[in-house]
Order: sequence, then structure tokens, then C-alpha cells
Amino acid sequence: MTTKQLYNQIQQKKSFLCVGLDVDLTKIPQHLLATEDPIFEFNKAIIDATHDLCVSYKPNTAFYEAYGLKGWQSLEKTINYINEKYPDIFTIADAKRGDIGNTSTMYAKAFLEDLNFDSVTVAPYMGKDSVEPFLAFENKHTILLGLTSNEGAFDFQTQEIDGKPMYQTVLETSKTWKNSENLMYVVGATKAEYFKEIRNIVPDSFLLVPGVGAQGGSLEDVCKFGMNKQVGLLINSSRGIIYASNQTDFAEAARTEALKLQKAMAIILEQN
Ligand SMILES: O=C(O)c1cc(=O)[nH]c(=O)n1[C@@H]1O[C@H](COP(=O)(O)O)[C@@H](O)[C@H]1O
Repeated sequence: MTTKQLYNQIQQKKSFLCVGLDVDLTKIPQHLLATEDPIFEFNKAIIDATHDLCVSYKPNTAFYEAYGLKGWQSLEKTINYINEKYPDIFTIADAKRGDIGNTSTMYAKAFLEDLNFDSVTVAPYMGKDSVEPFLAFENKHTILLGLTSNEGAFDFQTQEIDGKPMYQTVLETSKTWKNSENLMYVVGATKAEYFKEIRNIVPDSFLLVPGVGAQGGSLEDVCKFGMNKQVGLLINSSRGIIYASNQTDFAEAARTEALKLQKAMAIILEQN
């Protein structure tokens, strides 16, 4: 999918919401546990209930890998279901990979070719030759960790080297890599005060912004400094949407939460 197609979808749906599919078997409604594939049944219901309110789905692969082969099969069924039933939706494999070049190529094939996600999250710590194999895939996107939403972001990412915070060096350097037009960046919603500086460095890129909802980030604050002419934001909420209820009404409850965010986004889009 191209960023132009993503932007068109944002305009049509008046939404830049990404729903995180972080499925934890201890949190989903008990009645689903009796089905053959509870993870997929849960995802299918959430997807059917929210697809018109969001432009993206982001399964975090940890929540599937934790259940071994069965979990991986649930992930495969989930991405196939989205690609077949809702092909306009931008899909993100939140896998946070990155390794020496030939290994990164295999990770890229796993997520962008075999599972056919539109994008994958990648850690920048190993540098250029660990990220460029992901960037080589046409019309696919590499979402590089820029400034993350957690406390540990202050351990390294904001530390200064030669007077410059490391996350800024990551953003600037990544722009020099081959096929850098395929880059997007993760910036946590809990770090809204940094968005102005980040937009000075990557004015045109899409930013994946997790941390709204369960982690307490503010949608309005992020949009104030993070939005660009093509919106340029994908705001993720996982637990705040998918675990709105653990009863039989879970999909409706998820829709209600997604709708609240979509309505707030529609107002922001109108004002900009
Ligand atoms: O790459 C991510 O998506 C990510 C980066 C980051 O800085 N912070 C962060 O929370 N995430 C992911 O975004 C999701 C946030 O989930 P909730 O806090 O439940 O909305 C989880 O899948 C996290 O792994």
C-alpha cells in the first residue's frame, strides 16, 4: 500500500486510528475459550466491529508468539482475514525486529512477503545495514522506533551525544539510507512535547503513535504538534479498545471506544 492510498482512506473514514490487536487469553471473554481458535475468533469479531472506524490494525507479534505454533497460526489467519475482507486497511506487524543484514532480510520476508503485512516495526540500534533490507520492499513500510512511549526511552533515546539527543540522530541518519522514502517512525503519545522537534526533522513522514488510552497519552496534544499536511499520524490504541468489555458484548464495547476516538479525530481533521 502507498502512503497516498493510506491518506485517501484517512480522508474517507475521517479517522487515523490504528487498533492494536494485542490478544491476551486471560483477558478475552471466557466463552471464546471453548472455540477452536479463540485468538482468531476474538480478532475477527473486533475487526468486523471496528473496520469502518479505523485505517489500520496492528497485531503485536509477542501476543501470538507467546502461544507457539497455534499463536502463529492465529496471526496468519488474522492477517489473511484483514487482507481478504478489508484490503484497504493498512496492516502493521509490530515485531520490533532488526539484525545483521542477511538475518534482517529473512525477518523482512517473514512479515512483508510470507504474511503480507504492509509494514513492520524495526529497532534502529544495529544501524543502516540492519534496516535497509526491510526498506528494499516496494510499497511496503518500515516503521523505525524513534522515541518510544515507555519510561526506558530516557535511558538511551534522549541521551545526548555531541550535544544531540540520540533519537534525533536516529531520525536524521535514517533519512540518508537507501529507499528511506519507505520509512515511518514510532513516536509515543506520552511524549507529546517532543513532536515539534521531531516534525522539524521528519516533516513528511507518517508517525505511528502508540500510548493513547491505557498509557495515558493525549490525542489532542499529539495532533497539535504532530500533524502534517497529509495528517501523517496513525494513533494506536490496543487495550483501551479491545478490552472495553470481557463479556459477550465485547465487540460492541470495542466499537464504542473506537467510535469515541474516531469522532474526536473527525473534529480535529475538520479544524485542520
Ligand atoms: O511499536 C509500538 O507499537 C510501540 C512502541 C512504543 O513506544 N510504545 C508502545 O506501547 N508500542 C506498542 O503499542 C501498543 C500499545 O498498547 P496499549 O498501551 O494497550 O494501547 C503495544 O502493542 C506496544 O507494544
